[in-house]
Amino acid sequence: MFIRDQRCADGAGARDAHGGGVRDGVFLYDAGVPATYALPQDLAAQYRIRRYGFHGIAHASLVHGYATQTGRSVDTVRAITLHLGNGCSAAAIQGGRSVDTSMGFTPLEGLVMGTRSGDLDPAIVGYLSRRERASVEQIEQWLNERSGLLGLSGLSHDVRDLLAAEQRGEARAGFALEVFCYRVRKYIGAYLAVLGGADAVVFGGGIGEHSAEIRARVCDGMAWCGLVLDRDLNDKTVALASGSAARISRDGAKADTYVVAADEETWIARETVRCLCEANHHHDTPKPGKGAI
Ligand SMILES: Nc1ncnc2c1ncn2[C@@H]1O[C@H](COP(=O)(O)OP(=O)(O)O)[C@@H](O)[C@H]1O
Ligand SMILES: CC(=O)OP(=O)(O)O
Ligand SMILES: [Mg+2]
Repeated sequence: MFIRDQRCADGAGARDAHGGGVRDGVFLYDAGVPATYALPQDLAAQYRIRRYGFHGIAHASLVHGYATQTGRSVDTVRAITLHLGNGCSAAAIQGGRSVDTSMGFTPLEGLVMGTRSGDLDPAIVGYLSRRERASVEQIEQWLNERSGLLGLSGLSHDVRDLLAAEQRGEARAGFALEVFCYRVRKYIGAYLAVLGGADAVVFGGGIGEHSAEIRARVCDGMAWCGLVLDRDLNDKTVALASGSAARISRDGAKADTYVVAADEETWIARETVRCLCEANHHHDTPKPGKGAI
């Protein structure tokens, strides 16, 4: 199964496991242990409830950007990719392919996002519904649209606003950013265990590309696993040209840290061409038994 890149607020899209959109073959996210929820398996099978993952194009672009920049072949990459935009997700990459990713049945699972909560105890949905006499749909809307950085800060979903508010002394802005960075660090730790160590952490998305401050906070205290940023390289890497990549880790650090400015448009165009070529090829290939003259 593929890490998909379609917007999906309520899981309806996730139930259509083969929904449209550009998918990339190197980015297989297989059904199996990491994709499985510990639900009654008859229900899971009936409703195709599993972890699907999203942001496939973004993560694939980060892997390819890192591989190209460092002269590796993609299938040797063992890394953790962090797509930090309005929606945020992490992926564990083994042999250039995603073996786990933080978004699940819907894009609500995982990291703290601009307005989405990310991981929480599912019992909160029923509890809030009873206490607020609100429908489940209503609670889902709160989790998708009123939570995350916006809900935590009560100010904004945008990291730029929150950094500025923190500077002005707004404690809740600083707290929101702390929760955000803590969750990212937690996933890095989890994926290090999944991968048995990683050669690189790769940042992307609006926050990952532009905010040296957030990158520094995420990597703070991670020297134990080889993540050490070069302060100057990190500070100056805030406006990469689309499609380019830069190292921000200290020379000799045990793990690479890179920023990649994903060129999603080119990626989509390339994949579209590849799909069309494949479709054409199948079209031209005589079917068994039909025989060409
Ligand atoms: N210079 C910046 N400093 C800090 N955060 C930034 C900066 N520029 C963009 N961002 C963050 O990136 C987010 C948008 O990320 P982006 O990947 O462009 O969004 P989307 O997921 O909608 O494609 C903004 O909401 C903001 O939090
Ligand atoms: C998958 C998804 O919907 O994410 P985003 O909010 O980044 O578009
Ligand atoms: Mg984007």
